[in-house]
Amino acid sequence: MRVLKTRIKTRTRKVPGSSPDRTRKNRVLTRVRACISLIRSGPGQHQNPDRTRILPSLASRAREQKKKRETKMDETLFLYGYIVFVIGIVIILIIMNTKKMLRGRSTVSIPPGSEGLPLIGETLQFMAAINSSQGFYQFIQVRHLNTGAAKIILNNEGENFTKRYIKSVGEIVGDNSVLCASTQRHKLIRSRLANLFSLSSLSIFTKQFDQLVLENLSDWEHKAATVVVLREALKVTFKAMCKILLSLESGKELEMLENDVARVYDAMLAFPLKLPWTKFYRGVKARKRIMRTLEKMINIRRKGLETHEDFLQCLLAEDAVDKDRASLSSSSSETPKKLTDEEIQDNILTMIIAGQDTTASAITWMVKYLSENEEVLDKLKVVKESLRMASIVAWYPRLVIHDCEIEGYVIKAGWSVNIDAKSIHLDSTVHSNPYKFNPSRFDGDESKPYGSIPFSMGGRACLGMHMAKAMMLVFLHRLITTYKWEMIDSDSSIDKWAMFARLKSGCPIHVKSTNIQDKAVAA
Ligand code: HEM
Repeated sequence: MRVLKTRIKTRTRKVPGSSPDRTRKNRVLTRVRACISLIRSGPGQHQNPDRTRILPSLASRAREQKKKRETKMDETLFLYGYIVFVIGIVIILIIMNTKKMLRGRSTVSIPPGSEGLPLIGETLQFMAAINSSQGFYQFIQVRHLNTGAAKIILNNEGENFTKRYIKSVGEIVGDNSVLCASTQRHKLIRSRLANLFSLSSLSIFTKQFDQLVLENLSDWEHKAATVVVLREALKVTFKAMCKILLSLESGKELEMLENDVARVYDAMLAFPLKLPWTKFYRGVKARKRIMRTLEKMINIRRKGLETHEDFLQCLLAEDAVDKDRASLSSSSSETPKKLTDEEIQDNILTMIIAGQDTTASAITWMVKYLSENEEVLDKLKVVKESLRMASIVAWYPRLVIHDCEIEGYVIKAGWSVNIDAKSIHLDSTVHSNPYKFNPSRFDGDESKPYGSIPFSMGGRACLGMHMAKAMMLVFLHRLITTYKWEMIDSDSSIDKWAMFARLKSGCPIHVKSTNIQDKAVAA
């Protein structure tokens, strides 16, 4: 309307021979009004002859004006759009800049390294490392943070971090295993299992283990020329685990279990392909057979047909206590926090695997280090030093639950982080001369907190730590007091497909009876 009014004034001034007389002005105004009404009511609706005369010129002018108005509107819209776009860009730039500035100020950045290719990440590099002479450790060695980060992560279970194994491990040990259960369920399972490792059960176990070692060592001298320590240690630790967990001491069931556990162990690092000829498939089948055997045992004990003094009985007894508690407090809507049969089964298998292979590997390394360092034979600290140098469990995998910041680096939710225990154990800033087997390093103040973490720390630390140390010491004691030995293959290569750091050679030795042996056997 403002545009039209301006035009009215202009036109009034331009009428030829006009005087500023009111009548003429009124006439012009009338025409213009007519024009406005014409525009409003649309063409061809007005019959007034006076109007008809002026219509063509006014109508075209109105069209022109409409066009101009529309163009103007288009221009305005475009201008507004442009302004909004520019403001948007400016806001994004400001946000990005602020983030950079904040990052710059707190010196927080993503840890160096690469996320690898989409979907497969760095799997190819990992496989290449496994096939190299140094094993998968070569892969992690270049991707580790320092000891400070390890301390923070290990003490943060369930908050920013939780444990996570690769899928194949989960499928083999079972979703209900203490290694793979959800953070919430892990707490309950861990507390139930921890009850089994009391001092009294440890002392019973140590006696049982001692007897098994004596029996095993007694025929070493009559064996073929060499004794492969790893092979023998695996036999003893397996028997020890089956006895303390299930009271299984001999027979076909024990033999079958031994073969199946070996298959399960082999499948843990295998490619998760379920085809009849693959290691993984054989492992899955073996796991099923083990589960069936355990289920049968549980049923027999639940029916009261058998009772034993072992870990399985303790787990079932706790279960019964929970049922009683639940029936006493009938008002409570809380469901009894007992372990399900599946949880008991998965965790019995987990403890056999966690206890047998790790300890047998540790014993083997200990014998090797001692063979190479005879001067330290009398030191009991050899256990700690062997564990530091061997790093049986080389890395501890964790899943990041929430974004957090560690040592100036941003750690994003969903990432996998690994505590690289082996790097910490062999870090020259933590241990002087780290590749030297020196049990005396733990004598004085040299040891730094979190410098030696062979059993991990925090909410996921090894439950069988004392049991493992006891087994290593008993084995060492009996070996030293029974035989003199000589190592016949000093190769330190690691079995690349083993879940835990195993000596590839198995540490073959020649043994010779000492006089002390006779006293020991007589005792
Ligand atoms: C020398 C022998 C052993 C070594 C070096 C060892 C080492 C470890 C380490 C490092 C962890 C924790 C890994 C992590 O933080 O991600 C662990 C967990 C565990 N270990 Fe051992 N272990 C040994 C023997 C045993 C024995 C004898 C048992 C019991 C039968 C056992 C049972 C367990 C269990 C149940 C867990 C899981 C704890 C959890 O996730 O809450 N370990 N072990």
